[in-house]
Amino acid sequence: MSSSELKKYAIIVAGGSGSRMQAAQPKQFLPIGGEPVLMHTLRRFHAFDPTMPLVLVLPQAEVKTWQGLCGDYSFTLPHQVVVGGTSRFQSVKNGLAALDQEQDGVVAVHDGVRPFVDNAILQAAYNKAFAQGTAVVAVSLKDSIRRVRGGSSKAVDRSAYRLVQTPQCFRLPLLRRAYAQPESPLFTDDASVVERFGHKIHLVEGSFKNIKLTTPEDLLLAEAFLQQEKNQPSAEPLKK
Ligand SMILES: Nc1ccn([C@@H]2O[C@H](COP(=O)(O)OP(=O)(O)OP(=O)(O)O)[C@@H](O)[C@H]2O)c(=O)n1
Ligand SMILES: C[C@](O)(CO)[C@H](O)COP(=O)(O)O
Repeated sequence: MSSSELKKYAIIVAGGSGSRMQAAQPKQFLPIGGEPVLMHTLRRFHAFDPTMPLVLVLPQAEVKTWQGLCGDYSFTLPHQVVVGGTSRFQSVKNGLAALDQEQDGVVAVHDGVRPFVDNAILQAAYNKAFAQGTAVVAVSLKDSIRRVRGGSSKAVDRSAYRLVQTPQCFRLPLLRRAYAQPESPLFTDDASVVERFGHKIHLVEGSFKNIKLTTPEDLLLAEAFLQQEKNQPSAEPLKK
Protein backbone atom coordinates (compact mmCIF):
# COMPACT_ATOMS: atom_id res chain seq x y z
CA MET A 1 0.00 0.00 0.00
CA SER A 2 1.45 3.43 -0.90
CA SER A 3 1.71 6.05 1.82
CA SER A 4 -0.85 8.26 0.06
CA GLU A 5 -3.47 5.50 0.54
CA LEU A 6 -2.78 5.10 4.26
CA LYS A 7 -5.29 6.56 6.64
CA LYS A 8 -4.48 8.95 9.50
CA TYR A 9 -5.78 8.50 13.07
CA ALA A 10 -5.22 10.34 16.35
CA ILE A 11 -5.50 9.23 19.96
CA ILE A 12 -5.68 12.21 22.30
CA VAL A 13 -4.83 11.02 25.80
CA ALA A 14 -6.51 12.95 28.61
CA GLY A 15 -7.02 10.19 31.18
CA GLY A 16 -4.83 11.73 33.90
CA SER A 17 -5.74 13.67 37.03
CA GLY A 18 -3.32 16.58 36.60
CA SER A 19 -2.01 16.40 40.17
CA ARG A 20 0.95 18.75 39.51
CA MET A 21 -1.42 21.48 38.33
CA GLN A 22 -3.00 21.53 41.82
CA ALA A 23 -6.30 22.78 40.40
CA ALA A 24 -9.83 22.06 41.54
CA GLN A 25 -10.50 20.02 38.39
CA PRO A 26 -8.33 17.96 36.01
CA LYS A 27 -6.12 20.32 33.96
CA GLN A 28 -7.52 19.08 30.63
CA PHE A 29 -10.83 20.80 31.51
CA LEU A 30 -9.37 24.10 32.75
CA PRO A 31 -10.31 27.11 30.63
CA ILE A 32 -7.67 28.85 28.51
CA GLY A 33 -8.83 31.67 26.25
CA GLY A 34 -12.27 31.05 27.75
CA GLU A 35 -12.54 27.42 26.60
CA PRO A 36 -11.45 24.04 28.07
CA VAL A 37 -7.92 22.98 27.11
CA LEU A 38 -9.14 19.81 25.37
CA MET A 39 -11.34 21.73 22.95
CA HIS A 40 -8.30 23.67 21.72
CA THR A 41 -6.34 20.42 21.25
CA LEU A 42 -9.10 18.60 19.38
CA ARG A 43 -9.64 21.63 17.14
CA ARG A 44 -5.96 21.68 16.13
CA PHE A 45 -6.22 18.08 14.90
CA HIS A 46 -9.53 18.69 13.16
CA ALA A 47 -8.09 21.79 11.42
CA PHE A 48 -5.15 19.71 10.21
CA ASP A 49 -7.37 16.99 8.71
CA PRO A 50 -11.16 17.13 9.23
CA THR A 51 -11.55 13.54 7.92
CA MET A 52 -9.26 11.98 10.53
CA PRO A 53 -10.96 9.85 13.24
CA LEU A 54 -10.20 11.34 16.68
CA VAL A 55 -10.24 9.14 19.79
CA LEU A 56 -10.36 11.04 23.09
CA VAL A 57 -9.30 9.09 26.21
CA LEU A 58 -10.79 10.37 29.48
CA PRO A 59 -10.86 9.21 33.12
CA GLN A 60 -13.97 7.11 33.69
CA ALA A 61 -15.19 9.49 36.39
CA GLU A 62 -14.90 12.50 34.06
CA VAL A 63 -16.81 11.32 31.00
CA LYS A 64 -19.99 13.05 32.22
CA THR A 65 -18.03 16.23 32.99
CA TRP A 66 -16.79 16.28 29.40
CA GLN A 67 -20.26 15.63 27.98
CA GLY A 68 -21.55 18.51 30.10
CA LEU A 69 -18.79 20.81 28.86
CA CYS A 70 -19.48 19.87 25.23
CA GLY A 71 -23.10 20.90 25.80
CA ASP A 72 -22.21 24.12 27.63
CA TYR A 73 -19.76 25.21 24.91
CA SER A 74 -21.81 23.84 21.97
CA PHE A 75 -18.75 21.79 21.02
CA THR A 76 -19.82 19.48 18.19
CA LEU A 77 -16.51 18.48 16.60
CA PRO A 78 -16.74 14.70 15.93
CA HIS A 79 -14.71 12.47 18.27
CA GLN A 80 -15.04 9.10 20.02
CA VAL A 81 -14.71 9.02 23.81
CA VAL A 82 -12.88 6.07 25.38
CA VAL A 83 -12.30 5.40 29.09
CA GLY A 84 -8.65 5.55 30.20
CA GLY A 85 -6.59 3.50 32.61
CA THR A 86 -4.45 4.01 35.69
CA SER A 87 -1.34 4.96 33.67
CA ARG A 88 -0.69 6.73 30.37
CA PHE A 89 0.33 3.33 28.97
CA GLN A 90 -3.08 1.85 29.85
CA SER A 91 -4.88 4.88 28.46
CA VAL A 92 -3.09 4.62 25.11
CA LYS A 93 -3.81 0.90 25.04
CA ASN A 94 -7.53 1.57 25.53
CA GLY A 95 -7.43 4.20 22.80
CA LEU A 96 -5.79 1.76 20.39
CA ALA A 97 -8.43 -0.89 21.13
CA ALA A 98 -11.09 1.56 19.94
CA LEU A 99 -9.55 1.72 16.45
CA ASP A 100 -10.53 -0.82 13.81
CA GLN A 101 -8.17 -3.77 14.43
CA GLU A 102 -7.90 -4.62 10.73
CA GLN A 103 -6.91 -1.14 9.60
CA ASP A 104 -3.43 -0.04 8.57
CA GLY A 105 -2.41 3.62 8.63
CA VAL A 106 -0.52 6.04 10.81
CA VAL A 107 -1.70 6.96 14.28
CA ALA A 108 -0.59 9.98 16.31
CA VAL A 109 -0.67 9.72 20.08
CA HIS A 110 -0.92 13.21 21.55
CA ASP A 111 -1.22 14.58 25.07
CA GLY A 112 -4.59 16.29 25.43
CA VAL A 113 -2.80 18.93 27.49
CA ARG A 114 -0.56 20.06 24.60
CA PRO A 115 -3.01 22.46 22.95
CA PHE A 116 -0.43 24.35 20.86
CA VAL A 117 0.50 21.65 18.37
CA ASP A 118 0.38 23.17 14.88
CA ASN A 119 -0.14 22.04 11.27
CA ALA A 120 3.57 22.11 10.42
CA ILE A 121 4.46 19.76 13.27
CA LEU A 122 1.55 17.43 12.49
CA GLN A 123 2.42 17.34 8.80
CA ALA A 124 6.08 16.60 9.48
CA ALA A 125 5.28 13.88 12.04
CA TYR A 126 2.68 12.05 9.92
CA ASN A 127 4.89 12.27 6.81
CA LYS A 128 7.91 10.85 8.62
CA ALA A 129 5.87 8.00 10.11
CA PHE A 130 4.30 7.20 6.71
CA ALA A 131 7.82 6.95 5.27
CA GLN A 132 9.75 5.40 8.16
CA GLY A 133 7.27 3.87 10.59
CA THR A 134 8.03 6.10 13.59
CA ALA A 135 8.16 9.88 14.17
CA VAL A 136 8.55 11.51 17.56
CA VAL A 137 8.50 15.28 18.00
CA ALA A 138 11.38 16.73 20.05
CA VAL A 139 13.27 19.97 20.66
CA SER A 140 16.83 20.88 21.61
CA LEU A 141 17.62 22.06 25.13
CA LYS A 142 17.71 25.79 25.84
CA ASP A 143 19.44 25.44 29.22
CA SER A 144 22.67 23.85 30.36
CA ILE A 145 22.25 20.49 32.02
CA ARG A 146 24.12 18.62 34.76
CA ARG A 147 24.10 14.95 35.66
CA VAL A 148 23.43 14.41 39.36
CA ARG A 149 25.01 11.46 41.15
CA GLY A 150 24.89 11.08 44.91
CA GLY A 151 25.80 14.44 46.39
CA SER A 152 27.59 15.90 43.36
CA SER A 153 26.82 17.01 39.82
CA LYS A 154 28.74 17.26 36.56
CA ALA A 155 28.17 19.28 33.39
CA VAL A 156 27.14 17.20 30.38
CA ASP A 157 26.98 18.02 26.67
CA ARG A 158 23.44 19.24 26.05
CA SER A 159 23.79 18.81 22.28
CA ALA A 160 23.57 15.05 22.91
CA TYR A 161 20.02 15.35 24.29
CA ARG A 162 16.49 16.27 23.15
CA LEU A 163 13.32 17.11 25.04
CA VAL A 164 10.55 14.83 23.83
CA GLN A 165 7.08 16.11 23.03
CA THR A 166 3.97 14.74 21.38
CA PRO A 167 2.57 13.96 18.81
CA GLN A 168 4.34 10.63 18.52
CA CYS A 169 3.30 8.97 15.25
CA PHE A 170 3.58 5.29 14.29
CA ARG A 171 2.38 2.84 11.70
CA LEU A 172 -0.74 1.46 13.37
CA PRO A 173 0.13 -2.29 13.26
CA LEU A 174 3.54 -1.52 14.85
CA LEU A 175 2.04 0.50 17.70
CA ARG A 176 -0.57 -2.20 18.36
CA ARG A 177 2.13 -4.88 18.63
CA ALA A 178 4.34 -2.68 20.81
CA TYR A 179 1.47 -2.00 23.21
CA ALA A 180 0.84 -5.74 23.57
CA GLN A 181 4.07 -5.89 25.64
CA PRO A 182 3.84 -5.98 29.42
CA GLU A 183 3.88 -2.49 30.95
CA SER A 184 7.18 -1.25 32.40
CA PRO A 185 7.72 1.67 34.83
CA LEU A 186 10.32 2.92 32.31
CA PHE A 187 7.62 3.62 29.73
CA THR A 188 7.11 7.39 29.95
CA ASP A 189 5.82 7.84 26.41
CA ASP A 190 5.01 5.91 23.23
CA ALA A 191 8.56 6.16 21.90
CA SER A 192 9.88 4.24 24.91
CA VAL A 193 7.28 1.50 24.32
CA VAL A 194 8.10 1.14 20.61
CA GLU A 195 11.85 1.30 21.25
CA ARG A 196 11.58 -1.53 23.81
CA PHE A 197 9.78 -3.49 21.11
CA GLY A 198 12.94 -3.14 19.01
CA HIS A 199 12.18 -0.33 16.59
CA LYS A 200 14.27 2.72 15.80
CA ILE A 201 12.71 6.04 16.79
CA HIS A 202 12.96 8.82 14.20
CA LEU A 203 12.83 12.38 15.52
CA VAL A 204 11.00 15.34 14.02
CA GLU A 205 11.58 18.99 15.01
CA GLY A 206 9.01 20.24 17.53
CA SER A 207 8.45 23.74 18.89
CA PHE A 208 8.98 25.50 22.21
CA LYS A 209 5.38 26.59 21.92
CA ASN A 210 4.16 22.97 21.96
CA ILE A 211 4.19 22.91 25.77
CA LYS A 212 2.57 20.34 28.02
CA LEU A 213 0.39 22.14 30.56
CA THR A 214 1.82 20.60 33.72
CA THR A 215 2.23 23.17 36.51
CA PRO A 216 0.28 26.40 37.25
CA GLU A 217 2.65 28.84 35.49
CA ASP A 218 2.07 26.94 32.21
CA LEU A 219 -1.45 28.39 32.18
CA LEU A 220 -0.02 31.91 32.06
CA LEU A 221 2.10 30.95 29.06
CA ALA A 222 -0.95 29.39 27.40
CA GLU A 223 -2.96 32.61 27.80
CA ALA A 224 -0.05 34.60 26.34
CA PHE A 225 0.22 32.29 23.31
CA LEU A 226 -3.53 32.55 22.67
CA GLN A 227 -3.43 36.33 22.99
CA GLN A 228 -0.57 36.45 20.49
CA GLU A 229 -2.52 34.25 18.04
CA LYS A 230 -5.56 36.52 18.46
CA ASN A 231 -3.51 39.64 17.75
CA GLN A 232 -1.71 38.10 14.78
CA PRO A 233 -3.98 35.35 13.41
CA SER A 234 -1.82 34.81 10.32
CA ALA A 235 1.51 34.92 12.17
CA GLU A 236 3.80 31.92 11.92
CA PRO A 237 3.77 29.87 15.12
CA LEU A 238 6.53 31.00 17.50
CA LYS A 239 9.83 29.45 16.45
CA LYS A 240 12.52 28.27 18.83
N1 LIG B 1 -3.59 7.48 33.43
C1 LIG B 1 -3.27 8.46 32.58
C2 LIG B 1 -2.27 9.40 32.90
C3 LIG B 1 -2.01 10.42 32.00
N2 LIG B 1 -2.70 10.50 30.84
C4 LIG B 1 -2.49 11.63 29.94
O1 LIG B 1 -1.15 11.73 29.51
C5 LIG B 1 -0.82 13.09 29.24
C6 LIG B 1 0.53 13.47 29.84
O2 LIG B 1 0.54 13.20 31.22
P1 LIG B 1 0.75 14.24 32.42
O3 LIG B 1 1.04 15.59 31.99
O4 LIG B 1 1.65 13.60 33.39
O5 LIG B 1 -0.75 14.28 32.99
P2 LIG B 1 -1.31 13.84 34.40
O6 LIG B 1 -0.95 12.43 34.68
O7 LIG B 1 -2.75 14.18 34.32
O8 LIG B 1 -0.56 14.88 35.36
P3 LIG B 1 0.16 14.63 36.76
O9 LIG B 1 1.31 13.69 36.48
O10 LIG B 1 0.59 16.00 37.17
O11 LIG B 1 -0.86 14.03 37.68
C7 LIG B 1 -1.96 13.94 29.78
O12 LIG B 1 -2.72 14.47 28.71
C8 LIG B 1 -2.74 12.98 30.63
O13 LIG B 1 -4.13 13.26 30.73
C9 LIG B 1 -3.65 9.54 30.53
O14 LIG B 1 -4.27 9.62 29.45
N3 LIG B 1 -3.93 8.54 31.42
C1 LIG C 1 4.58 11.91 26.68
C2 LIG C 1 5.32 13.10 27.23
O1 LIG C 1 4.50 14.25 27.18
C3 LIG C 1 6.52 13.38 26.35
O2 LIG C 1 7.19 14.47 26.87
C4 LIG C 1 5.78 12.88 28.63
O3 LIG C 1 6.65 11.77 28.64
C5 LIG C 1 4.68 12.72 29.63
O4 LIG C 1 5.31 12.64 30.88
P1 LIG C 1 4.63 12.81 32.27
O5 LIG C 1 5.59 12.26 33.25
O6 LIG C 1 3.36 12.01 32.19
O7 LIG C 1 4.40 14.26 32.47
